[in-house]
Amino acid sequence: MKHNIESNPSTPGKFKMDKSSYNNRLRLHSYIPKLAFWSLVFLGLLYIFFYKSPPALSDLSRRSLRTSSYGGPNFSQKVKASAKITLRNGKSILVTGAAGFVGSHVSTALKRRGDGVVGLDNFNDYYDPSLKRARQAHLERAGVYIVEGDINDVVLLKKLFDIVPFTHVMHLAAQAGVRYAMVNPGSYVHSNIAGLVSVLEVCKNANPQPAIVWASSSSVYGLNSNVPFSERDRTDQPASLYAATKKAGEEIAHTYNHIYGLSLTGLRFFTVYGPWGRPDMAYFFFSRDILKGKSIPIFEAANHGNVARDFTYIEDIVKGCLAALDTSKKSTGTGGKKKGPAQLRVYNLGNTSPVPVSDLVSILEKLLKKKAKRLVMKLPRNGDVQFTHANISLAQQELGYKPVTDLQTGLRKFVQWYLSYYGNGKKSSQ
Ligand SMILES: O=C(O)[C@H]1O[C@H](OP(=O)(O)OP(=O)(O)OC[C@H]2O[C@@H](n3ccc(=O)[nH]c3=O)[C@H](O)[C@@H]2O)[C@H](O)[C@@H](O)[C@@H]1O
Repeated sequence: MKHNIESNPSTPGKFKMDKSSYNNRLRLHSYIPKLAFWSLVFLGLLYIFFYKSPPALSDLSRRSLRTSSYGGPNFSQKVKASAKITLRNGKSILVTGAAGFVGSHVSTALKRRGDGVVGLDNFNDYYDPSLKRARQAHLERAGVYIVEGDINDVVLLKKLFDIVPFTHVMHLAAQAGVRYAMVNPGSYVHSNIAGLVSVLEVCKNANPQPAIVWASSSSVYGLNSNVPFSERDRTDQPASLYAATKKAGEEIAHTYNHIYGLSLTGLRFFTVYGPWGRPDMAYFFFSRDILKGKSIPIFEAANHGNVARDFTYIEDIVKGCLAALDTSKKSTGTGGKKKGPAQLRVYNLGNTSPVPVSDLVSILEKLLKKKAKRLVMKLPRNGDVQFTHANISLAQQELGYKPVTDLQTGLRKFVQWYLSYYGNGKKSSQ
């Protein structure tokens, strides 16, 4: 094989200057447009790969890069105005996930009673972001500003603590939903584990350290069969990755309490529902599909056994959240160092009366005045557990928590909202 030694430098970085150099230059000129063309193709592919590809493990980290849009000349003023306390002995509270279902209700309630509230939300597209924008518009009218950014953005979190010395953090930002964990597992790790650690890192370094109340989940009980579920029961048998990340969150909370003296309260929510709810939840998309005349899959256990949930109304949950904030003690650390033991708590916030999913559908049929097309099927292996049932005596004793809304009443309020928001099925949720 003929080897052209002229085109190869004899030693790296050293070129022979001879008669072929002119030809080489000519060739180089003809290469430039080709080079430019292929570079553009390469950059185009990079763009498609990083911004347009389907969800993968790193999906939400990319989302966060795109959704952070804070700063600007009025940024600090807006944050400070939102954090203004009008109540004597009021708190200044950072609410993460403020454009979410529970976050928007809790933010409104806190602001209404005179606490200072700053929201944080990345407005991701797990479900229709226009619903999040509508909640944001409501909050803005109530005087709550939502900073647009991700909880993994530590620089942003520090900046917020520089502007406002928050006394409390209500950490509700999370990747929710049990079944979606099989579709996009990375988003659960990103928000529920990495995101929680980012929040706790910034809180531990803040001076003063805030007290933190955060959202755990009834799903941590997993395959536990003691009923009703008590905080003393085992939680080491999660049935979904979602549950596993919430359980991991509880262990991470223990660590930050132990090492840094952060005051931490985890709330295990039991299937929260109500107006302005989440479209990925069964009661919500069942309503939509009943109105559309579409069939709805109703899961049942082996031998036609019921699948049931301890559905808990949003207003009861909000009261529980506020009570958890009000009874939380101060963190004890400063400058990232623990000074003494700090409070570490976990509470069930449920309704204590599980309802089979088929009964939920019957209630919806009456309220929507339309028969559902029921498609009864075996509970798929998708992370769902057969039933949940909260023992709430600890929350009752220590938080004064007392749910008062039964499923019928709560769903009536939900359906009223749904019909006014989506206009009787004419405009519909996706
Ligand atoms: O309690 C909790 O901590 C959890 O409650 C809900 O999870 P889940 O109870 O599964 O709520 P839905 O997705 O609304 O499901 C409610 C019931 O309907 C059933 N279902 C769901 C979907 C479906 O197509 N058919 C069906 O029968 C489920 O198996 C479940 O029993 C939330 O989605 C979680 O984010 C939350 O953490």
